[in-house]
Amino acid sequence: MLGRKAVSTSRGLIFCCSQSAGKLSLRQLCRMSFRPVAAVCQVNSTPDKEVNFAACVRLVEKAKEGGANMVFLPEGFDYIGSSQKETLQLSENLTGDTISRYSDLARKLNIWLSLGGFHERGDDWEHDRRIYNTHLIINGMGHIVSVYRKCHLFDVELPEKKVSLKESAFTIPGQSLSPPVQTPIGKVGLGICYDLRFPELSVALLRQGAEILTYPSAFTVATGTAHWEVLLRARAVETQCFVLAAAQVGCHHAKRASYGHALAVDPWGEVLGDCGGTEVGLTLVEIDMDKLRDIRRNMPVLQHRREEKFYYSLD
Ligand SMILES: O=C(O)CNC(=O)[C@H](CS)NC(=O)CCC(=O)C(=O)O
Repeated sequence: MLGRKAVSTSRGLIFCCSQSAGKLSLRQLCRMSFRPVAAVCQVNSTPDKEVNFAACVRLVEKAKEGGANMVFLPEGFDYIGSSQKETLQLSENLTGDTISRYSDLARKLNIWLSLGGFHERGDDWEHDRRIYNTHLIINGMGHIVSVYRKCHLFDVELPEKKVSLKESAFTIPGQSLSPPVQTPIGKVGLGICYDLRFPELSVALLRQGAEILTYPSAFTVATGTAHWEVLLRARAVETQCFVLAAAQVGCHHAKRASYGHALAVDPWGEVLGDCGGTEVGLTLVEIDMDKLRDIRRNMPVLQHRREEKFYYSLD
């Protein structure tokens, strides 16, 4: 049953902590009970891991109450550090306390989790003090079933927008894609945040069978305002996949804020849910695979692709 704070809007079903209660129509409830449901979350992480964990647990519990089969948390769900030193200090291994607690949570609630942008200590941590930016999927039994390490690192200077981040200073780039993983809501392909800007990654995941692309993110306010929704919708339209993008929102500490607008997009490019630009919360969306199949059958762009022609003609 959906929680009391669910509000029905033109852009999906959103739970927002500050919004007033509303009612769902019988039609919405019926539709949701037959198709799998994804919960796309919006979080405001700080450097305090305990506070962040408690906030994420509340969202996952709300998602479960709302009938979700799988919950998506954003990049930096574990924490957003206030300095490079702090970011590194707080990092853990996949066998550490944070992921163990999320495994327990998934098992307890029998729910799948997408944990995007976990700060994972690298293989050579003792020597180089570097981390991966890791997206993992945990199944309803609490087992890690997929791990993807962010390939495209955000080394960007936009002086006029006051954006200056050099992710590669402390992060090791991932070297490969992870094959899309079968989940209760469909076949999920994994990306992270800045990866969203590289359509070849999404097409590669599509070729490997993805039906749902996921980009857990912590977009800057400046780049999010300009590019976030148009990029997510473009990835959905060109791959004919659902695109689910959990997001960070608001101020994390004195020096950093994120754009928000955790988004769910269908394979036609329509926005199904949008968490807005200010509140922590989640949007519940049903995943209608019949719609995906119809779109792909009627406009078979994957069969029409001619990449090989372009690459050869460049030689
Ligand atoms: O640093 C952490 O703790 C978590 N990681 C991030 O926040 C990453 C790397 S700095 N952020 C992005 O990739 C923003 C991309 C973006 O904003 C864009 O593509 O426009």
